[in-house]
Parts: sequence; C-alpha cells; structure tokens
Amino acid sequence: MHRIELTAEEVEQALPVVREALSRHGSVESPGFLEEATVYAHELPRRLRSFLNAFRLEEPSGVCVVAGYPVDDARIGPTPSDWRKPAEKSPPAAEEEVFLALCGSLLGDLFSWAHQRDGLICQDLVPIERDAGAMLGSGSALELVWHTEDARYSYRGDYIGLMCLRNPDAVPTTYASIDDIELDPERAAPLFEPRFVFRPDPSHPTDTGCERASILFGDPSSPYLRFDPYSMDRPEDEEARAAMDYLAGELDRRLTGVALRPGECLFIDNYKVVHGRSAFKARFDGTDRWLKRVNITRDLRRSRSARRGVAGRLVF
Ligand SMILES: O=C(O)CCC(=O)C(=O)O
Ligand SMILES: [Fe+2]
Repeated sequence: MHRIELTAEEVEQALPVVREALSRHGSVESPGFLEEATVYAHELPRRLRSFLNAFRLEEPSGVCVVAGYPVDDARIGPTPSDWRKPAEKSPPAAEEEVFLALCGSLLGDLFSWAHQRDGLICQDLVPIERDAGAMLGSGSALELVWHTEDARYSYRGDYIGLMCLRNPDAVPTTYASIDDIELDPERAAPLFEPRFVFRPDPSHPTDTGCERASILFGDPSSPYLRFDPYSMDRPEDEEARAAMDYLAGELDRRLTGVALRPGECLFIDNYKVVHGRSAFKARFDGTDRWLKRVNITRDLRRSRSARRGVAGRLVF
C-alpha cells in the first residue's frame, strides 16, 4: 500500500496551517475556504505534497494512506447519530475536516452534489440507526458492496478522501484495483463499448435518470474503470452480460481492505479502484465508527454547466 507516515516535525508544520485556515474561514463549507484551500495546502510539509503529487500524476496505486495526524478522541466528542451537522459554526472535528480538505486539495478541487446530504462538502460517515439495513455509507448490518463512487454520473469524483476519526472494531474499507487484474482482451472487449446502463445508486434520488456508457475506458492496456453492478441493469445481450460477470468475478477475487485507524486519511482513485465497506454491528451509543468524506475532481471546469457559478462547488 502506498503510504506516508507524518513525522512529529511534519505534524508541527501542518497544525498551524490547519488552524489558520480554520480561524480565518470557520469551516470547510465556507466558499472562502474552498477558494483558498489549495493555497493553504501549498504550506503543508513538502514530503506530503510530493507524495500526493506522485499519487495523482504517476498513479502508482489505486489507494494511498496519509497517516500520523493526531486525533484527540476526547476532544472530538461522541460519534454523531446522523449526518446532519449541528448549526454551530465549528463542529468538534473541524480541524480534522480542514486537514482532509487540504490534503484533498493537492489532488484536485472539492465538490459536492446538490441533491445529496444538503450539498455538504465534508460529510460524516457514521452508522445511522434507521439506515442499518440500507445499502448506504450510513448502513452497517449489510456489507456495502463494492462500487465506483457515483458511477452513474459523468461528473463523479476522480478521488474520494476518507479520514478516520474512530474505528473501534477495525471495520475495513474494502477495495479492488483494475491494475491488479490481467484481463483477457477478448473477454473484456465488450466492456470498452457503451453497452451498459448506469442507474443512480441509493445515495442519489432515483429521478436523476440513467446513463449508457462503457465500463472500461482510457488506455486499453491499462484501463480506467466505472462499475457498480448493484446499480446497473443486467444487460440483455449475452456477450455484454458475460463480460460484466467476468470483470465482477475478477474484482471479487482481488477484493482486499484496510481498517483505517484514527488520524489516517485514505485517498481512493475512483478511476482505478472500486471500494466498499464490510458489514458490522453498530452500537448507536456515541462510540461508533466515524469517518469524514470528501469528493475531489481534477477538473472543476468539466461540470461548469451543472454548477451555478465559476467558483460554485455544488453540482446540480
Ligand atoms: O465506510 C467506508 O469505509 C466506505 C464507505 C463508502 O463507500 C463511501 O463513503 O463512499
Ligand atoms: Fe463509496
């Protein structure tokens, strides 16, 4: 796994940057913060910047971990019972949100979906009691089956950033990389053709329609991937169906996982890996698993027609 562990000196260098950004802007949701995030990120330790820069440009692996950020379990308070944030300006884990957002800003620009979770840029990924049996990030009793994040949407993120605040039962985030699969070109050929129907996954409203596209794209010898069988139609044509099953089987065989520890940030290349989460027994008592999540795009401009202004981060 591609991983960097911040040294004590590097943490000492990062903390004032995080605190200054927070005291100036109050929250990662502030438009001023989002505009300046990359500028603050330029002041993070060079070794960290270089690590994320290489992850972005060289694609050495489908996921990477930035470890070593100190999380004070007492200060962040109990795990929230819902994703809705309290109205107060600075939630207890505001500094952690800023650190995740700054690291993410070294990979691209943060954005969110207007129709998902009130358009929050940084979301709490916590088990919610009413969603226990749902196929959602807020579920728990069911395995969250692997998927490309927001696969149905062409403006989906290039990366997902997850920061762990608490994970007492070491519940893994699962993933499998297309790079680890040696595809048989003949069996995989239909996957490069727009023969597959992508539907909104359960985290999006169902009325956002469907999109027909290929599952694999880019360089045929080292392709990118867009795949979420749980929210796709089963193709009627035999050849496309067989190809889809072939790839799904290969990804199943390669599925591995990482149980994030407090302070670890996981960046997932949404073009290279599918990811999910194992099932777990939630407690719903304030001590549950708690991650923060951001969506990152390499090119905000691509979604310009779906955003309300040049600087807007909400994709409608
Ligand atoms: O909870 C996790 O580890 C991953 C959840 C997930 O797939 C997501 O937030 O998109
Ligand atoms: Fe996901």
